Amino acid sequence: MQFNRILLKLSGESLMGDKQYGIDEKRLQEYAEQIYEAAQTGVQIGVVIGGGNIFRGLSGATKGFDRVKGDQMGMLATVINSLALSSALTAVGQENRVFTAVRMEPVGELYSKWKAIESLERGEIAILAAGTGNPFFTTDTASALRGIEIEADAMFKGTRVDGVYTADPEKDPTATKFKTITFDEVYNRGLKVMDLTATTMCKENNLSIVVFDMDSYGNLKRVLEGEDIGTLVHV
Ligand SMILES: Nc1ncnc2c1ncn2[C@@H]1O[C@H](COP(=O)(O)OP(=O)(O)O)[C@@H](O)[C@H]1O
Ligand SMILES: O=c1ccn([C@@H]2O[C@H](COP(=O)(O)OP(=O)(O)O)[C@@H](O)[C@H]2O)c(=O)[nH]1
Repeated sequence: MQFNRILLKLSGESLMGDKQYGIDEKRLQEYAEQIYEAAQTGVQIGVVIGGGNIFRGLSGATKGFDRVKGDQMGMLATVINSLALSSALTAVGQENRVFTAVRMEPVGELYSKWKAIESLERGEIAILAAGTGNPFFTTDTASALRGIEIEADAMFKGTRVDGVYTADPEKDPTATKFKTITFDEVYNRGLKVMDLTATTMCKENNLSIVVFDMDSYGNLKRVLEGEDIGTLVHV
């Protein structure tokens, strides 16, 4: 598969590295370098980053936070991570721009499909912050939505597992990895690698997903070069 434009989803939780909370500078730097190296090959990259290293609406709700306010806090957490990534990309010499799903200039420009595509075509990394702008969604769903909008060839889900397994590999050591799997099989087997809203959006709009381990340095470029290291989820 040839990739000209991708939507890269980075997990907020992975950004913690070995820390218990917040941003690990080393991990952030590694992400920025990997994105820079991948962009050097000419591929256009839109990035959605999660916020789980700072705040998740659902876990806030279990502690008594109003769910909508908690989700808004989660979306702001993705903005914090996006600004951190923007700063790290600039430091390695990679042009980039932050777009936000809700208006908050001068922190970032209000997102629109056309402005984001214009930015990508200029060779910038377009960082798409604040999720979908709506509560009750996740950044996986935001990635599916933005990936479809910017007409990406695929969504790259960079995570801490190296693909889709027959069961959660963090809980079941006998689980085995798929090289490829269809969306229907993901449903039928009840696999929880992404939430169902995100999976359904990708399926209905024919956006394939590559699930791969982003925390091993160089993997982003390897996947782009066609190395078979993750799992391809397709229609
Ligand atoms: N069948 C499966 N294959 C791979 N990972 C799975 C599966 N079921 C559950 N998981 C879990 O899904 C998670 C995917 O990571 P990620 O989306 O980055 O997590 P989060 O968005 O919750 O931070 C991992 O924690 C992994 O253990
Ligand atoms: O469109 C969105 C995207 C995210 N969020 C909130 O932002 C938090 C952080 O995102 P996520 O949990 O997806 O981050 P990750 O798991 O990748 O760290 C979520 O828990 C939600 O509370 C939201 O309300 N709407």
